[in-house]
Amino acid sequence: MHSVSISASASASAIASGGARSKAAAGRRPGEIRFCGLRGDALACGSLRASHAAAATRRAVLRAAASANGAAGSGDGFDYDLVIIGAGVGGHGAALHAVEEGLKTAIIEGDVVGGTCVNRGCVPSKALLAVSGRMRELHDEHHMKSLGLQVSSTGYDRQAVADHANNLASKIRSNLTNSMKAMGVDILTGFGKIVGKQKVRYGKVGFPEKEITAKNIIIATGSVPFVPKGIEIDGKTVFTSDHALKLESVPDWIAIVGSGYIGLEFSDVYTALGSEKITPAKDGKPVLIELIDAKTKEHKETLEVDAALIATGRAPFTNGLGLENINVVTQRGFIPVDERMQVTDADGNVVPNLFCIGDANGKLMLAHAASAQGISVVEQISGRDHILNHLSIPAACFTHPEISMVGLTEPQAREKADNEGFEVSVVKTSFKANTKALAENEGDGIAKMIYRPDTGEILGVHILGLHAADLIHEASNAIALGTRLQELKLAVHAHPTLSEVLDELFKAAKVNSGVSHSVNEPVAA
Ligand SMILES: Cc1cc2nc3c(=O)[nH]c(=O)nc-3n(C[C@H](O)[C@H](O)[C@H](O)COP(=O)(O)OP(=O)(O)OC[C@H]3O[C@@H](n4cnc5c(N)ncnc54)[C@H](O)[C@@H]3O)c2cc1C
Ligand SMILES: NC(=O)c1ccc[n+]([C@@H]2O[C@H](COP(=O)([O-])OP(=O)(O)OC[C@H]3O[C@@H](n4cnc5c(N)ncnc54)[C@H](O)[C@@H]3O)[C@@H](O)[C@H]2O)c1
Repeated sequence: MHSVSISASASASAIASGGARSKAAAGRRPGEIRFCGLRGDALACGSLRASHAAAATRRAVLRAAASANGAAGSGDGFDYDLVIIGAGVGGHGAALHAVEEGLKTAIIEGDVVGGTCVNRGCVPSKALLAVSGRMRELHDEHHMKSLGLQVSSTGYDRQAVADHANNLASKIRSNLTNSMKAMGVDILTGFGKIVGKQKVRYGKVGFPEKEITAKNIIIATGSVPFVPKGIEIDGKTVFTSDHALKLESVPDWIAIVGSGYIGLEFSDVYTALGSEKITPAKDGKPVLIELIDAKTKEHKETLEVDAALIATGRAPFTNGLGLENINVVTQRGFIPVDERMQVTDADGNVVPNLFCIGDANGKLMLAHAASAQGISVVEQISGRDHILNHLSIPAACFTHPEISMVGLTEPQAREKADNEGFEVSVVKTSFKANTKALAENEGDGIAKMIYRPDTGEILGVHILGLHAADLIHEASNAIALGTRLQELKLAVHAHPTLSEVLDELFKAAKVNSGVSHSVNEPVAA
């Protein structure tokens, strides 16, 4: 099976048009508190004795109780300490941390809790990729034979695969909702709008709007698919990831326009489920794609396919937020923020008590980045200054094999080194040298680390191979915490594990002798 996606960076732009237009108290001991919280995508529930509860958790429980009793106000004359507009992963992460910090918190959601990631993004796409990974493996006769396995036939039930993705999204959505309810976050329904300083109005169409005041406001309104001009989306033959995740069909011939994260991940899904590599067809396929040179605008080729997935990026969802009421002007729709996620106005000044996190600020359109930015904001409004180091945030593409990265690429590191006057070194290793990968018959993989030999600072790590998305965290945590290679070299990794791929990199690095083992200043963003 093959997959090709069309990329503007490969000097082509595409125009597509569709032809077929188409809590139980039971068993609780006296003084025991039951709690639920979301960590990652999973709802973690447990219990603790009040007398032993950590201070932060105790504050959260008290906040929940106060909220349940209808206690009003933030204590500063505002209705809330914090109001968050948008209950995606960014808003959710901020809300949970805020209640942990004892802040009276409300979250306003205009559609469904969970936003893009849970309902139309990370969660359903990873469910589909879990299926495509298994299909790919079962189809790989050579791989199976080398493990001594025989597979006589494989197949899949499209609707059952689609149900798996949909059911997972529903489950995670209710986990998110329940975790916020359990922690005492007020979930308000309707479209939110800023009507003045520290003032938000929200409501559903056809119902009277309500106005609330908040000491601090976080905008976390996310993004929607970006569709280039000239492309007509019908949701059946020309569609975006919003439609594709429902897996209503698996077209024989599909063109994926855009070879970013979504293009690559959907190539993986579709090819594993039987779609082909696009080639020009002349049998009256319903979708026409014109390949146009991005620079010269010269027409190169026309493709005819059954369907086209438009995966050409995402646009911020910031219309109708009332930003004009507070002198904020968006930049290509993104809300301008400083390094603390504080919104800046048209004159470049910080708007007090107003923050924007996640896809809507465009800094890094990843779920965990949105959540981390939200937590960083809550740290600040709780009185602890905090700047998130975006270079320590890992990213992963969940293809087979996976791709992951953190920090700088080699060209970026070399440019920085030239500007700042330091040396850069690079080490690489192969999964072929890793026992666990070989036991899995998955030796096709590489890892690369870019670092400073003078200080032992990691500048970037890039991994392509089995479980690369999980492996990257040792490097991202080292960057976040400022751990240097001279310390990491001495860390012990269990054998045989894939984590030894990282161990190889750390041990292969040559840090100048004389550099202390205890250098541990955090790396600047
Ligand atoms: C197909 C796909 C796969 C992805 N896979 C991954 C992945 O594997 N890993 C990863 O890290 N990222 C992934 N992403 C990106 C990730 O989904 C986003 O980065 C993340 O959802 C951004 O979170 P957010 O909270 O900023 O916004 P969103 O998740 O978009 O949430 C914003 C919420 O705000 C609500 N809202 C908007 N305006 C208003 C308003 N005025 N009033 C009230 N509510 C409002 C919306 O209804 C929505 O619920 C994927 C994205 C897509 C499309
Ligand atoms: N695993 C993950 O973390 C994951 C998965 C999916 C999405 N996401 C997030 O969602 C966002 C959106 O994903 P995406 O893949 O749509 O965007 P993207 O920005 O990653 O890639 C879009 C690609 O489309 C190309 N393109 C744009 N216009 C084009 C045109 N007219 N013709 C041909 N190519 C064109 C661009 O050059 C680019 O390569 C990403 O920024 C990413 O942060 C993350």
